Amino acid sequence: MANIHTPIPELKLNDGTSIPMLGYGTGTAWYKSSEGSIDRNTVEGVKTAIKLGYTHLDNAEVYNTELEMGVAIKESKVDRSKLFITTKVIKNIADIPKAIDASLKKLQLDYVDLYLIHSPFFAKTDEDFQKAWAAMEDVKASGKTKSIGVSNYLEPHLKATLATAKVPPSINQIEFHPYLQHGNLIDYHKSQNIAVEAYGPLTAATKAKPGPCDAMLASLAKKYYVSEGEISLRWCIDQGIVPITTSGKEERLSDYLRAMTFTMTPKEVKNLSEAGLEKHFRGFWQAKFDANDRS
Ligand SMILES: NC(=O)C1=CN([C@@H]2O[C@H](COP(=O)(O)OP(=O)(O)OC[C@H]3O[C@@H](n4cnc5c(N)ncnc54)[C@H](O)[C@@H]3O)[C@@H](O)[C@H]2O)C=CC1
Ligand SMILES: O=CCc1c[nH]c2ccccc12
Repeated sequence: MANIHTPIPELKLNDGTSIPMLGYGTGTAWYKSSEGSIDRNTVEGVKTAIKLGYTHLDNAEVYNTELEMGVAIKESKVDRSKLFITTKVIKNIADIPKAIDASLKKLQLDYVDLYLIHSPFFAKTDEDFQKAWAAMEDVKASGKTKSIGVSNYLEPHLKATLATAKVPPSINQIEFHPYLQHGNLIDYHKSQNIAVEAYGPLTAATKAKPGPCDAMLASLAKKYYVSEGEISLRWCIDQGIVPITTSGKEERLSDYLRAMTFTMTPKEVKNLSEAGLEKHFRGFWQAKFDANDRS
């Protein structure tokens, strides 16, 4: 198991705040289909992550795990200022001020570090993006979130938002792994100084196997004495992209932290990227992206 004191590097955002470059999510392994009563397994999962040294916790109103995260934070007795908490809005996108208040209440927090619009599929027009974004700017001005951003946005959605934004999005959280590199989208983020978070970062090493990255993932894992999962995380971090992972297994969560103990060479990052281009795999939101394809 990795050393719990291995520091997690931070990435500076365009609003002057910083985000830890590895996040722990409660949307997949821990997702609940309805709010219901508090799931102690989820509480213990989040507490384990905090105990191991994860300070960046990712949530969303639709995961129905905000109550559990709130309890876990309280029971962990960790200093709030040491944590970086994200949540997202989509179900209550029509009333963002009410949505953030509901999330903060469940999380038992006065503020989150990052508040995201969970997906672009609520919007029919550019004005819809702009209206929602103005409400996000108001949430930031109220102090209920330090930073604001979006998730699953493609270039047209970002352009519509930026056209009237007073505060640009700090981050776009997208599915990102060697089999989903999004063409020029990452370069567009760089040009606009918008950071990228990667969900599903382990996909090439887990659910998209077999694939053209298999041999390279195996040989890099051997070279760095880590698992293919940690290579997948490092491949993101070495490109300045913040991976959000998860697991219900303490050992796996501990092992992921080994991704902080080495760096891949630029050539290794490039080779893995090139191998990944030989396959396309999207694990989330496929039907929505298909239905909203304007190309
Ligand atoms: N904004 C969005 O639309 C989305 C955000 N997310 C966020 O990202 C977080 C992480 O997303 P994931 O796709 O779960 O990330 P991930 O790609 O890191 O996968 C983690 C999963 O892989 C499993 N795993 C790890 N090693 C494995 C192995 N050797 N063999 C088989 N399975 C293995 C883990 O147990 C865990 O369930 C979510 O919890 C959520 O917070 C996730 C999906 C969509
Ligand atoms: O965030 C993306 C994946 C996810 C997990 N649970 C839900 C519920 C509703 C929308 C998206 C998701």
